[in-house]
Amino acid sequence: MSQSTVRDFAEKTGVPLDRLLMQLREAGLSTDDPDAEFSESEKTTLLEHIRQTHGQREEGEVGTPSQITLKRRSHSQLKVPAGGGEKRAARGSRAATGKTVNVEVRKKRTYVKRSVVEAEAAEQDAQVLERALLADIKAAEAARHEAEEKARQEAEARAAREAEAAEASSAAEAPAEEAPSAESEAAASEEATSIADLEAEQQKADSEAARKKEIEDEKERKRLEAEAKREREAEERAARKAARGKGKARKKAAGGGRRGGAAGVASSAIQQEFEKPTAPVVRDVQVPESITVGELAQRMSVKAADLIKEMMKQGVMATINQAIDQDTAVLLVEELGHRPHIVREDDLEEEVLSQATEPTGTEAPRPPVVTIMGHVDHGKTTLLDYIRRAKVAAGEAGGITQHIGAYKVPTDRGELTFLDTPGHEAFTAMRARGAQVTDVVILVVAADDGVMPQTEEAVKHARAAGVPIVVAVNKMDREDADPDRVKNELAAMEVIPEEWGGDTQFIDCSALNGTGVEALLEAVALQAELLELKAVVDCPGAGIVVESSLDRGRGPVATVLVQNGVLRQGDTILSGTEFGRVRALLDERGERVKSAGPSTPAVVLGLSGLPEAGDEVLVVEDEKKARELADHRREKSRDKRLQAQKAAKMDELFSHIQEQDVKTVNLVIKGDVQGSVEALTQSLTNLSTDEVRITPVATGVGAINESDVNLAMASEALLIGFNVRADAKARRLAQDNDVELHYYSIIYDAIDQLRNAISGMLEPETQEQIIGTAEVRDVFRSSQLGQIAGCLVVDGVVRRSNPIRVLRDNVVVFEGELESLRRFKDDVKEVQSGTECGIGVRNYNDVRAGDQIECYERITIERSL
Ligand SMILES: Nc1nc2c(ncn2[C@@H]2O[C@H](COP(=O)(O)OP(=O)(O)OP(=O)(O)O)[C@@H](O)[C@H]2O)c(=O)[nH]1
Repeated sequence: MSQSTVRDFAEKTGVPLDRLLMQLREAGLSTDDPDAEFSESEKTTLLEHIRQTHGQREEGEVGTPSQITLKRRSHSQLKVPAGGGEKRAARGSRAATGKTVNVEVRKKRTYVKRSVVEAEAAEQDAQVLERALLADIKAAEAARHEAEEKARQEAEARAAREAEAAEASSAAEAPAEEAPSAESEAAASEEATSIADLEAEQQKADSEAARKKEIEDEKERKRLEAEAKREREAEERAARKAARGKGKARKKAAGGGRRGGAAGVASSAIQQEFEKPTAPVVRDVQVPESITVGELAQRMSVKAADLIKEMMKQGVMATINQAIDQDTAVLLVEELGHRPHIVREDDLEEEVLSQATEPTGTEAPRPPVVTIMGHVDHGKTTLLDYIRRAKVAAGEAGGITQHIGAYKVPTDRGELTFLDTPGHEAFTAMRARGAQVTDVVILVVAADDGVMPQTEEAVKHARAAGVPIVVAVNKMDREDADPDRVKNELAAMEVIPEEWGGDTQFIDCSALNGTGVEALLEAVALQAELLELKAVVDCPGAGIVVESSLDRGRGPVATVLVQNGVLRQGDTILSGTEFGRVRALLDERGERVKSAGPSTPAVVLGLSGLPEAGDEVLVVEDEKKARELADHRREKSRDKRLQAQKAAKMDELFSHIQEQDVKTVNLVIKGDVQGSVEALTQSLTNLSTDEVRITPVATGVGAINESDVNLAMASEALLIGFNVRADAKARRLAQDNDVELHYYSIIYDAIDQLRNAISGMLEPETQEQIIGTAEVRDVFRSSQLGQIAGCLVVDGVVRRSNPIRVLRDNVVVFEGELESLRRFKDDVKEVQSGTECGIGVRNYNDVRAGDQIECYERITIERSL
């Protein structure tokens, strides 16, 4: 614009006046006065200059870095705990150190050149100027163009006026028309100015926004940096704290501290602690009759290992799968602070047995059951045989009776039932099973032998069972029979004869020829009368198994002594672990009978297996119940057997530890009937001593078979057959393997022989025996023999070959042997009592007068039981 000055232009565009002046100077327009007119041509020159310089600078700037960016990396290591909690701290140093984290910090700084900044500002200003100048120039051009157009139009109009030679009136219009043109020019100029102003304002706003944005960016960068720094510091603090915590944790772990000191974020986040209950948990524990250690531990919610430890404390060694009995289990449950509840598995048993334990109904007198006892060879078997022969088998074809373990004998005073197993072994074996069947004991004492050890034992057993005794003074036919001696000796044991004011009947008899046997039976019957024995007759039959055996043709056969009620053919019976329907009932003559009442022995056919002597026999209502109960009992007995076996093994273990050289004799015992097998087993087991243990590894009824021989070989057992023999195969096997077969038909033979065998196993004893003593009278020295003691043998004999001891005031001062033994000048082998001699003691030169020299010998004595 022609009228505008440099200052005006600077103000309009917002470019600093200095910069505008400098630009003008650079463009070669030496204008120092800002108020001078800023002409159109000057604007064009300046625009061209700006355009030129702008392009030049861009080209010149290539390759020259306008800014420098610096990147810095720093590495450091940060130690953090692997995780919180005492466990880790306590686990050891490795776990307690946690892990090391490598930290890389990256810093990036960008530095911009000051000249560049200034150049940028100039550039911006130049751009602003460029745009403003362009606008100005354009506006000026437009105005000029318009003015030229108007001038041309005026000239045309003037020429037309002149040409038409019209009146001067039209000439007056020309200045009127000039005014509007001048006005429009001014308007156009004004319009151009406003656009440039707007553009300049826009530029200004843009640069302002850019600057603001820069400031904002800077602020943001600083904020981020500050934040990063804060984080870094926090991490470092945490690491330092963790390091301190670890130290503490280590200390605590070493001192049994409960909590680890692993502090920090991780630790606090993963703190899962078991909270110890404030009061112990008391559990109700169901304890069945047999339970394994593992199962019991589970029921108490304790570790099996802890329970086993507790058991060891109580002195019980057990494995996790071992079954323990109810009492032990209850004890352990209580010991561990819980409440045991005994589980009764015998409800069925009780239900079925209640009628047997307390039979109710009409009572009737019953015959007594008699057992014959006495010392070995005093005539028990002979007496039983005689009675059976005379009383039972008399009149039978061939006089043969069946051996069924018991028989009934008629007397003038009523019937007597004899148990056909002599000796107190069977009696006690039965009693051990809780079966008290005997009402009267006949104690057989040989008149020529008197009271013997087993006579005494029999008295004790009878007393313990509360059973009255009738004494049979046997072998009265013998010349040396001395019944008074028997009376005396028994009286000493408080078995007082009636004639001496006591209550025991003594009957003199001879089992061999039968003298007095009738009187004996009478006496027994009388004794029984006093007992007023009664039995319930109208209840289900119940009794006791006297013996059992397996019959090839008939299967399991059991002799049952009925105690209450009546046992009938067709009854369903339960006996121990066996059950069955009574297929047939036989009496002692082998004859079939329909029923058997109280105190009557009967052979029962039809049982599922072999019951044991002493087992109860019970008639039950239905077979299903019988089978159920039998199964249940079988299971229980197996459990108990397992327990017993394991206990035995444990015992062995302990005894081996305690007494290294304990010897064990294993036995395999087979017998004809259950009663004798039991009696023999018990008698032989009783021979066990502290040094020798006798263990029956297997017992059974029937012939010795191959498996018995194999078992005997495997367990290095003695194979014993009582009234049975080995079958052909077993014999061959035994022969091939050099297995000895021991057959017996008399229990006491077996006992004696085993006792002798055991005696052979005992270590022989060494004893010392003093054979002579010499008194030292004087001591002198010989150049050849050294010190010689002049002695007098005061007792026994002194032998040169025997060891000696030197005693001073009855105290042994030396133990050794003789160097020399002399009488006068001669060497002798021995010197008898009352003789003087010279004794040289080997390796001892301090024998003094008054000492005693004792000569002794060592003897080995075989031991016996
Ligand atoms: N003289 C005579 N001998 C008898 C009498 N009773 C038994 N004996 C004999 O004594 C021996 C032993 O008789 P047993 O009946 O076997 O004696 P035990 O008491 O049964 O013997 P164990 O069965 O070994 O317990 C036999 O030789 C019998 O013959 C008797 O009254 N008089």
